[in-house]
Amino acid sequence: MSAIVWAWAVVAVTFVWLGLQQKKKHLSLPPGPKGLPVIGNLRDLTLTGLWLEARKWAQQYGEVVYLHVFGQGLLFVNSYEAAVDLLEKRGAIYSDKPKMVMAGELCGCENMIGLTPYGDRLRRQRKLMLQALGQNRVHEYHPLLEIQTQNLLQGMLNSPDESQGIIRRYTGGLSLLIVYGYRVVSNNDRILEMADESLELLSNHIAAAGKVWLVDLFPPLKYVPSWFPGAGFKRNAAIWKQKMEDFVNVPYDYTKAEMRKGTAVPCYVSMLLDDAALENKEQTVDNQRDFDIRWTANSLYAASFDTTISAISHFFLAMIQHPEILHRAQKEIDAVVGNNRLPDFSDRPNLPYVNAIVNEVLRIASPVPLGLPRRITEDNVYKNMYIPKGTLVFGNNYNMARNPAVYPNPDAFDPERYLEEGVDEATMKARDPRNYVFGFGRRRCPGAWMIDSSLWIAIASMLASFDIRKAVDDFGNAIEPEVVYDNSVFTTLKPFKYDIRPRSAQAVKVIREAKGLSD
Ligand code: HEM
Repeated sequence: MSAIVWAWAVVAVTFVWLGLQQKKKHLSLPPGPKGLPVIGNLRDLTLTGLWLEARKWAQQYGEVVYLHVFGQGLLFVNSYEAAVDLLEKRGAIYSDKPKMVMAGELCGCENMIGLTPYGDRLRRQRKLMLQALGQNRVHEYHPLLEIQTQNLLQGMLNSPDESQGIIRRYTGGLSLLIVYGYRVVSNNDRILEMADESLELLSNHIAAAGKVWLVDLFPPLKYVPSWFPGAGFKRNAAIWKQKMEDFVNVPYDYTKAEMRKGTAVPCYVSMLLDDAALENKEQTVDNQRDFDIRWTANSLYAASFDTTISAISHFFLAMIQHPEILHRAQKEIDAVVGNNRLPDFSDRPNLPYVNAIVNEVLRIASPVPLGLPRRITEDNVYKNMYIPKGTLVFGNNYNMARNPAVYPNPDAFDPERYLEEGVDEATMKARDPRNYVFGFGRRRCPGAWMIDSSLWIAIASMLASFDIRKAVDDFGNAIEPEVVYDNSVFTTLKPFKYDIRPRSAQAVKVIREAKGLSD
């Protein structure tokens, strides 16, 4: 290209850039609730159930809503279309993560994938996760998922009153088995308890949505000595950091020790360590690969626990509230699977109503309702609204799941909406909650295929085997479940009572004869 053409190109780009700067000055921020001087919307943020507030703001202000806390902008992206426009199409500037001084630097979580900045390291690590859990690999885990589900059923059969604990053990056990090849065989398993405690700390204290640490707003506060009055956050951070380090290292070191002994169960970690050693002629794993496997493994475990618990507890809630849905699903399973065996993955295409229940569970639960926060790396203009660089961005999938234009009567649990006849193909496609509950673009959930399978087999098997009803009190009155969220990032529910019992003597026989995991 000649020098003149170059010069014209530079002038044109400069003009466009200057025009944009000029335009931005005249544009307003997206609408949102009015804040107070200095603290902004601090008082509008709630520690649990922020998504309920965010839905109200979406109804009042529209598809993008802007708030600020001490000048830190927060953008809620409320419609699917806006999320695709911003989080997917403009992924180059909407995929970064906030630098969280408290969670990252002080509590040692900076290498968790959900907090990893957008760049080469993230791309490398996401590639590893998708290599092991992507759409074309997930069927390899099906036998493991079936066995773990049989275990779940056996636990529920033996101790129906402890089913909530059994579900926690199933969920934690499933992830520990798939990620680390670690078998959980008792409710008070050491690693399971440690992971449980770390996750509670992480999502309700360290990185709670709706909680703003002053040190994140004023990073120099991190230099305040721990003994200084008001520096309790530093004392807590020191204790939490040790717990987080154990959470990352203990299960990983377990798998490596098992591999050295030659007794490791094939799993995410062993598979990737084996691949890495094979690639390297000296049969060792370099530090970078070791680091990547260690941290992706921890992130997979951390991200799968509360999300799965949320989905399963919403399934129970829906079944006790809608016995007619439970019975219709059981009828479908009886007709396709019969009552001499449990459902397996080969039955899935023939169980449309069960599939519709799984869709509706994902939609109603919206397990990560506001996504995980992103950070925009450049000033941006969207539909004539100015979004400043550094704004934290939340994909409000809870609101997308309740869009009345896509889901008539959106608060009702209604699997029928996925089976409705006479609805055009585009509308049916738009109703699939997988379009948004797993997030968007370059940070979309890498566990999406895994959970789709594990949730399906668990729900199909529980429907095939148990009746699930409201519990009754001492006077025989049905106890209405109280829906209370107990977490600030995930829609996990405070435990509620229900009555679960095998459907028949034949169901008991089938569960007892299933393989399960040997203790
Ligand atoms: C129903 C269950 C689940 C839901 C609804 C869900 C949803 C999400 C969402 C919304 C995000 C943020 C995506 C974004 O920023 O756009 C995410 C991230 C993530 N999820 Fe899931 N998830 C689920 C289960 C799982 C499971 C089972 C695993 C692991 C096996 C997993 C691993 C991850 C990881 C590692 C990230 C961080 C990705 C990154 O920052 O690049 N998730 N998930």
